[in-house]
Amino acid sequence: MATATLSATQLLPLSLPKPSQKPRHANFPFQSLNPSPRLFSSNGFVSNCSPIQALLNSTPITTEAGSEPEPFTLRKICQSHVPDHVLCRMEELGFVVPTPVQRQALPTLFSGRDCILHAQTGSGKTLTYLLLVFSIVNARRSAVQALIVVPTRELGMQVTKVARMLATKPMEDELEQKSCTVMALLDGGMLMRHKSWLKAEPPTIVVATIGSLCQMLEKHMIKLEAMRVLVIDEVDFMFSSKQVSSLRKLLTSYSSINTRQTLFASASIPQHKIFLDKCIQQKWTKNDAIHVHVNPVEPMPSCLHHRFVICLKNRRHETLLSLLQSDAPQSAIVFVGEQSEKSKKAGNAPSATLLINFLKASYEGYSDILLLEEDMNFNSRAASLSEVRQGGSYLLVSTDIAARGLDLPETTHIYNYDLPRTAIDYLHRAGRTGRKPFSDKKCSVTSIIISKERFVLEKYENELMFNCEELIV
Ligand SMILES: Nc1ncnc2c1ncn2[C@@H]1O[C@H](COP(=O)(O)OP(=O)(O)OP(=O)(O)O)[C@@H](O)[C@H]1O
Repeated sequence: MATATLSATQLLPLSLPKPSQKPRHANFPFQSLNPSPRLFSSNGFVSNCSPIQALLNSTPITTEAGSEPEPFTLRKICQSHVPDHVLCRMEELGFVVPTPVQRQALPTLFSGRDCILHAQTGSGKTLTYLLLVFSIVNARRSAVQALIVVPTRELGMQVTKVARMLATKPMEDELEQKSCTVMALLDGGMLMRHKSWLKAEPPTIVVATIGSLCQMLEKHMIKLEAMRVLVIDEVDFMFSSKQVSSLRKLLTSYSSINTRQTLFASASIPQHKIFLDKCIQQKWTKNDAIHVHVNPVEPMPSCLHHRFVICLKNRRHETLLSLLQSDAPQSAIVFVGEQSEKSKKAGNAPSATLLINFLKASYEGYSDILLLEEDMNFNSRAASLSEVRQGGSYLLVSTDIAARGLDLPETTHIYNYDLPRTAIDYLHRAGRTGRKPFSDKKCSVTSIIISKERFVLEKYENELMFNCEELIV
């Protein structure tokens, strides 16, 4: 079966640089010995000029002979596909220069091909698929035409917010023709209200978690026949979750629609060639589906500085405290492992709660330290996130629920209080920082480990091709 992979190296003339291999060394007190940061763009240029300038300078669009080349902008890529009012909103929101993934994927997506979008965390995949969605849907049709499936309520709220911001029209245009409506159909929501909405006037775009979506499909409140585009975000996570059978069912039902376009997105797609073949074989995508893989030799953003500290098992709290006191981060996330069923049954407090209590008692760097974990109810989870988004400075203690897709661009420091279970989990946790596409500001990811975990971290380093620097506390 013929499958295609489109990678940065095929698209652009220069080969990609290998990720910089930093020397391993001990360093105290927590300072980086890195040389001044340089920008590695996906086309292999190493630049010292401003990141946005570098992108505007590189590969301009050629115009008629003799005239000045025009800068390469998102508007240029999208203008004959995406409605002008969406492009204006996009620019008002500050999205002017395309990120490498937007630049590479959008022309292919606008040609109607199905796609597996595989690019680093924080690289702008959300805007990429939303621009595709806006290029396809028609606000005048009274039907759900686009479906975006996400793994968590939190990610769903975030995607809905960006979609609504892009859809908003100026008042005078709104009177002439209504804008696209976006429904968040997410676990923990009020399904009765959604039902009434769907009956009265179907939204153009639905952002859904799979559980809530299946309920609406079963009740025939949403019909796949009118659907023009389906996006599955964090696709590898969705396929490894408990809801995989519902997801397969959705994909199989959707495969019978003729006018469909399908997009799968993630920063990690293990065995992507096999996955692409499977998608074609199962008819989840059309035969000419393409794998757009941006920067395949560097799975994580180059602005991340990875560090680790070895400590005794019973000294994790104090080690984290020393790190926080030394780094004094403005905005940070501390990841803790989920509490085991055994520990829950034994009536133990979750380690996240114990850690928060410790930090509140001994660290004065933040007025409030926030918690986000699966066992909290949806309202408390929303309250934590909204506080984090409002405050200029935050310390969020979270389980892996915050590890996928969540966009808190001000986060500069990640701490793995517990080592993530897999290299892929490491990649997504680390990817909650370094989320400003055109900034080369260094952000750090620090893992607190006990000595026998060192080989696990080394395994992650090999798998994800990065170097971790040891800090001595
Ligand atoms: N063209 C652009 N110009 C400036 N900022 C951008 C652009 N595209 C996206 N961004 C910003 O980059 C950040 C990361 O984007 P996004 O959340 O889409 O990343 P992602 O690739 O989906 O990451 P993840 O794999 O972690 O979900 C967001 O804050 C977004 O607003």
